Amino acid sequence: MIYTVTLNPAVDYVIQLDNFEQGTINRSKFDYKEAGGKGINVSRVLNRLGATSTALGFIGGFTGKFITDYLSEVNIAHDFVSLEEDTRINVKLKSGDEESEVNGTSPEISEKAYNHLLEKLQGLSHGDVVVLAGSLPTSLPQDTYKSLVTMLNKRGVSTILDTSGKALGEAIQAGPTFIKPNNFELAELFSEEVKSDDDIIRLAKRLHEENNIDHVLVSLAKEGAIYVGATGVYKLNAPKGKAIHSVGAGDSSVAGFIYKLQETSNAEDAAKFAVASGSATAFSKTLCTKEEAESLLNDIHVKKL
Ligand SMILES: Nc1ncnc2c1ncn2[C@@H]1O[C@H](COP(=O)(O)OP(=O)(O)O)[C@@H](O)[C@H]1O
Ligand SMILES: O=P(O)(O)OC[C@H]1O[C@](O)(COP(=O)(O)O)[C@@H](O)[C@@H]1O
Repeated sequence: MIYTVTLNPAVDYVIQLDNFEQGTINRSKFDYKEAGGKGINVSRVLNRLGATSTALGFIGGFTGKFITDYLSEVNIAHDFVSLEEDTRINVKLKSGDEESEVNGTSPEISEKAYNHLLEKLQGLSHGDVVVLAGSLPTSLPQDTYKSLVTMLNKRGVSTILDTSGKALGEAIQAGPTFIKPNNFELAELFSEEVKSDDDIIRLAKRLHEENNIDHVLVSLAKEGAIYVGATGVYKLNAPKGKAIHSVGAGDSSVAGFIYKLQETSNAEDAAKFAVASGSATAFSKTLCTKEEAESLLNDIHVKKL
């Protein structure tokens, strides 16, 4: 069974304007709200691809209800720990072709709430897959993902990690099964400038070999992705197209990779499907459908390096 864990979910409030002007009243051309946060997006894309998952994490208030109502409506199982405080709202402002984001602050996570989540995860075992994705609520320590990965690894659970900054730096020490940093997150992780494919491959190989991470997929937005794993190093182009809404593209890549790896056990196919899913989301108004992802597969070429 696949579980996604979103410790810091969000209602994404997407606003489109022709031209945002600071210091004055702007009126949106259109706006909408979506159930967001990285793990929740992974569950949503898995659902669109035809795979079942259960969404876990912390949820609270009217914003939390918006998310759980939506998940129930689209038949995604969920078992969140309830909080009193509202789940945050993240603003995604699109002005012309430019995208800016303001991600809200997290509610406080009490020790009781954290232990409640821990109990749910402690019940998992070999064969289960857990996706740990997104930022950490500020009240949780930076090594939270590290301790969760350590605990899950001991139980034989596969761990997929998509986070950034210190939380990522700590968690890679526990050797998750799969990580998907983008090139900026990779550079930050090693405090190095990443200027070329060779830089990416060198650093991704270190993660694979020194940190014992089976699959390292470095996403490169419109440049595609680079994969490093036991079967080799692959460079994948992204298909050409008009990017409409790239929020959730990275989460779609994670979902696409997990979905295809479970289906074929082939890392090259999984990396290709990850790029197809990410790009299909970037090219559409919301998260991709299976048909949209599949329609891009012929435009993605995998180069073995
Ligand atoms: N402008 C774009 N054109 C085509 N594909 C894109 C574009 N932006 C993102 N993607 C696709 O989405 C994937 C993840 O995007 P990326 O921006 O690297 O992730 P993140 O959202 O985690 O930063 C890329 O590997 C690519 O397949
Ligand atoms: O937890 P963080 O790092 O603040 O990110 C949360 C945001 O990331 C998203 O999951 C989108 O992520 P990606 O664009 O990286 O796929 C949004 O839904 C959400 O608002």
